[in-house]
Amino acid sequence: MGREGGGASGRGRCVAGPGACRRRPPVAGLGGLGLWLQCLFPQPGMADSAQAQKLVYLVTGGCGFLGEHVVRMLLQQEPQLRELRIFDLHLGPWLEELKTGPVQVTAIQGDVTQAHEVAAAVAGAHVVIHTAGLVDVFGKTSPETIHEVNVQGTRNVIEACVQTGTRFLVYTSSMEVVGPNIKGQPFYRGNENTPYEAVHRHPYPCSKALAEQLVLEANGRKVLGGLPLVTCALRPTGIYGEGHQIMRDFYHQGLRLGGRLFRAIPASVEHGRVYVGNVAWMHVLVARELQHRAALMGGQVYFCYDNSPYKSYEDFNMEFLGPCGLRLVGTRPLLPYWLLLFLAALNVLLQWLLRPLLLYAPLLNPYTLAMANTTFTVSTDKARRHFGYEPLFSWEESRTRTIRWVQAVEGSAQ
Ligand SMILES: NC(=O)c1ccc[n+]([C@@H]2O[C@H](COP(=O)([O-])OP(=O)(O)OC[C@H]3O[C@@H](n4cnc5c(N)ncnc54)[C@H](O)[C@@H]3O)[C@@H](O)[C@H]2O)c1
Ligand SMILES: C[C@@H](CO)CCC[C@@H](C)[C@H]1CC[C@H]2[C@@H]3[C@H](O)C=C4C[C@@H](O)CC[C@]4(C)[C@H]3CC[C@]12C
Repeated sequence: MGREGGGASGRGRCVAGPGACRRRPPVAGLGGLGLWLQCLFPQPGMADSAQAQKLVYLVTGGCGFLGEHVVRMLLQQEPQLRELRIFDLHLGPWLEELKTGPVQVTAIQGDVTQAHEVAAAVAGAHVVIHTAGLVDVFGKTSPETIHEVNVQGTRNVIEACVQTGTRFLVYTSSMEVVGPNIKGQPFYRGNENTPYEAVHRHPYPCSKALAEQLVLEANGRKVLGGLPLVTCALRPTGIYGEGHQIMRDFYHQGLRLGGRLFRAIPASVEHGRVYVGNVAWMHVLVARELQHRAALMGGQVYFCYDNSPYKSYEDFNMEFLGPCGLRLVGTRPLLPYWLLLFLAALNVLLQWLLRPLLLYAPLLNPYTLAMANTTFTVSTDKARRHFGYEPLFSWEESRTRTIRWVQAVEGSAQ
């Protein structure tokens, strides 16, 4: 993991800014003369438009928090797209509105743990973006189910690519495959090569690490037809933005507490965060460039982050919740760490005792407390060097969009 594949390929393709690869509008207002002129003097985009709209993409987990942003970003930013398949256990009603556009949108209700369902969805796709997963650090799901969905589900996606001849696979991994580790060692502005003792015990990071390994090991396997599979993995830090359930939970908790949240984590602990739009953009870019830079990018991992400021988890959330009327009380944690740890352990006990009656899954448990209390931030230019990644949304824009969304959540809650 974290190995580099040599220098940049220098193929001179459009990799950089978002505007560079937007769909081009048709030449308007010239009628038949316009068409004739276009044939004689093709527009810069016309050479590609002969081959445009030829690719079939599949997004697993396309109705999740990140998946929806990936789906919308592909429709906006991928001119080569002919068909977009969205595979998810639960399909969202918003998919209907996408079906009226120029790209064929195919919604597939399915389960990644069912190999035959995955194979049917993958057959004929050129690129698979595998974001489906069970994200659970609160004990809502059993470790076995997390493993089944995240590890076996990923194995099924890989085998489906091999059996049906799909050559490009992008996997949404997580910063958690590296850390924070169980020893609470800080990872400060680290990159893909920074040495760190990645030791996992919790089922979620264990499953993500195993799945990532499967994806990277699959790079180079021969798919149906004899060509090699090209894979890579993106490791987002903590994602925020429109649709972020945990942000919604914090917001509602603050409202219940009379517009206040109480500081539990020292402000000095830095936690890496990335805007969902930029994570989606990186997926689109990596999927596109993987097809042209297989030798450089195949089998690689990339941390996925942007220019969001390095702050503690709570201070960062206040960037959005503050303008929505919440206040973070205290400049230091109001409860000592040992007491928080005690409460976290108590929550585990309560979860276990109440399990036969109800699902008790609070935000605070020993694992989330350890995560929130350990500095884990990344700083790397590997994605820029390998495939020209620059964040599409500035921090100001990401912040404004997220605040607007929280305000809309507030509006709909009233
Ligand atoms: N949220 C974060 O901060 C974060 C950070 C790093 C990585 N990730 C990774 O990004 C991916 C997406 O996470 P998210 O936050 O959008 O989660 P999410 O729960 O919102 O989305 C996951 C999607 O996968 C689908 N899914 C779950 N089990 C499935 C199954 N058996 N078959 C088919 N679909 C299934 C869900 O229905 C959901 O739509 C995950 O792989 C996660 O590990 C998330
Ligand atoms: C002690 C509480 C007092 O306010 C704060 C608890 C905060 C935790 C609920 C969150 C702190 C760090 C978060 C995780 C992190 O951002 C990265 C993640 C990786 C990703 O793959 C899935 C989500 C998550 C595990 C994320 C979950 C919530 C936190 C543990």
